[in-house]
Amino acid sequence: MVAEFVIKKEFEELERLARLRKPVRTEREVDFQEVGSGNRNSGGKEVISGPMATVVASGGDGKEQGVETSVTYYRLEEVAKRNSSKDIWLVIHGRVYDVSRFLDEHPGGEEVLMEQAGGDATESFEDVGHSSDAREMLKQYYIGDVHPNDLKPGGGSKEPPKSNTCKSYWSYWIFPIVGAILLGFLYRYYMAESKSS
Ligand code: HEM
Repeated sequence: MVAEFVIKKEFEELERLARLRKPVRTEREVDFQEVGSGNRNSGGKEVISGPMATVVASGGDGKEQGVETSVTYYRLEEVAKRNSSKDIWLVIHGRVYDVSRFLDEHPGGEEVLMEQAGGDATESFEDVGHSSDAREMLKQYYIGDVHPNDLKPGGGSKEPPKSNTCKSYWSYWIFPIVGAILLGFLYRYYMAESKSS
């Protein structure tokens, strides 16, 4: 009788636990669900054509962050048309900038911008050696990217060139050091010679 009661109680307890038990999801599963929902373009790949196209791209670094970035692509022919004093677009490092409202504010003057209107101003922009503040300002005028088909092979880098500070640092020090060592040897040789004679 007692045993029957104990077994019944145990069954009841097991049933209660089973009802309480929720499916356990790992963090990875949760992430996957959130990323997978909605109309996400998971591969970040899309066929783009025409003078202007907008695609939804993923982070692209393999780590799904659930962040969608919409990029508008412009053909160079479209950019080239924007070269009037009211409507000026420039390409810098494969990105398209609408600098129409920046003309009057540009510290380097509006003429230099007008000269580059509708074209690739990367070289001129870099030649001037614009400050990091100026590079930050670019974001305000960014409107999209150059269409991948129009990017020059190897020339579509969207980042400013990295300075070769490390290389120049070494060449700056190595010559004086080698020179000093040579001078030391010459001095010792000269002293040894003068002592022996
Ligand atoms: C959206 C694009 C551009 C932005 C946001 C921009 C911004 C600036 C800023 C903030 C300065 C002040 C100095 C500095 O902070 O570096 C400057 C100076 C200057 N910029 Fe630009 N600039 C742009 C495009 C260009 C282009 C395409 C040229 C072409 C040659 C140019 C030529 C100059 C010159 C000559 C100066 C004067 C440099 C000096 O006086 O030392 N800029 N620009």
